[in-house]
Amino acid sequence: MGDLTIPTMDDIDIRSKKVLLRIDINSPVDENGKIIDDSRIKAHIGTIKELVDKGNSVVLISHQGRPGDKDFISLEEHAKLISKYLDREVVFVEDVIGPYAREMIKKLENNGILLLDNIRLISEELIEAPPQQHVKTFLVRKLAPLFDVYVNDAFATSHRSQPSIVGFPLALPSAAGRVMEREVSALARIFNAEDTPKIFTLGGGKVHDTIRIIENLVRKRIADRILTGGLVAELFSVAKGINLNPKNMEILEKLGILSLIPRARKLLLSGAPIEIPVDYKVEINGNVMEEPASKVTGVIKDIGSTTAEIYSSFIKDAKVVVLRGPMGVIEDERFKSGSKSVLKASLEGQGYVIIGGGHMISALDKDMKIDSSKVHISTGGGALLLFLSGERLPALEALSMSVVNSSD
Ligand SMILES: Nc1ncnc2c1ncn2[C@@H]1O[C@H](COP(=O)(O)OP(=O)(O)OP(=O)(O)O)[C@@H](O)[C@H]1O
Ligand SMILES: O=C(O)[C@H](O)COP(=O)(O)O
Repeated sequence: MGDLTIPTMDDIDIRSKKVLLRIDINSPVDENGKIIDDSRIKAHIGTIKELVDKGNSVVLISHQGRPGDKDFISLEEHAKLISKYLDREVVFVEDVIGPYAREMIKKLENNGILLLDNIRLISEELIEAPPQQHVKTFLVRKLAPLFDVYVNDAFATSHRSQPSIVGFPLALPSAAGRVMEREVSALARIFNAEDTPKIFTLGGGKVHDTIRIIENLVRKRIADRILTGGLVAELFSVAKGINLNPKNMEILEKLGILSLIPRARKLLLSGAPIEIPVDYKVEINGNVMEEPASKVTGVIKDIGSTTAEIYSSFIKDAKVVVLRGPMGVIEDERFKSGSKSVLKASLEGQGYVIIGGGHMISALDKDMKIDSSKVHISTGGGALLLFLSGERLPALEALSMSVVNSSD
């Protein structure tokens, strides 16, 4: 896989084997725990199908949420959806490493598929530690001896150094699955020095994460231009000395964003290529208005139309465009236009486009024409950003340590 030296499913003897397949089907759920977006589930169907078609028996593992969170639920509904999209039986096992799960794995015949329950039911899975430590966990020691091969297809979890991600590659012949392979090779492209200018369009609400990414992008001179939207834009506007009025300042303060002002100022003063909106779409007493950034009186909900036009013209000239985090509060149709404009400009431009994060992807209209040869829609959120900012992903490091073809 390029110069990353990660074994793929083509580099490993993977016929008629018992395969442990790590996927990321961590999905958004509603207040009743029902899955509301199954795109991560659909993404893995190709890898599962390929493994089953090659006569392997496949045991799937994934996490869903984190203990204590509302979305920390069992994988029963996920099993039904995988079965529906594969059009074959997927047996859900209400256990992870106990005697019942191990018995089911031992009994599994060729072409059979099991989905074990939420891997984060095992507390070890929440611990971040190096592969050498995780290979000694109960989780890895109980499961690894039951398998011939480990395949990691969970790109969206590749920024976590957890046992199911980094432990197994040291215990079993291992390879990246097709989703992982596709993500890494597409994303590795943007580090190609020849592909300039590179434009990062960064919005949304995870401002603490995003400023860290921006610091990396600037320090490593990866981004030629950073177009800000969402709460990220508000932070940089305030850092530049623009008065966004007390209502918006109060929101930023409540979210702990104002504490980031010194870091944002340092970036701006260093000459970082960070663009901020010249106008905003705001809400005033339930009405939508456009206001210049220097004279905002309402609550900021989206970038304004002049900003969308300027951003779009930059985007159209780019060789690589990365979009992550919406330009506005896209849950409300009235504040979707900024995100739609930058998406449209990206898809119409000549450059290679990478779109990540659940919200930006959900802003894609069905009628927007997507040329798959130049558009990559990533399954990753945090993992995507970390990869793009040049940080090493523990999953890839661990896979590169595994012994290719040691099953021969
Ligand atoms: N101006 C704004 N004020 C308040 N919230 C905003 C604003 N602009 C965007 N948001 C909110 O940001 C949220 C999305 O941000 P987030 O950083 O989670 O993006 P994402 O692409 O979904 O990332 P991931 O998939 O990694 O979670 C949305 O709920 C949206 O309403
Ligand atoms: O959604 C994600 O980013 C991955 O599934 C990882 O989940 P986590 O942030 O709970 O570790």
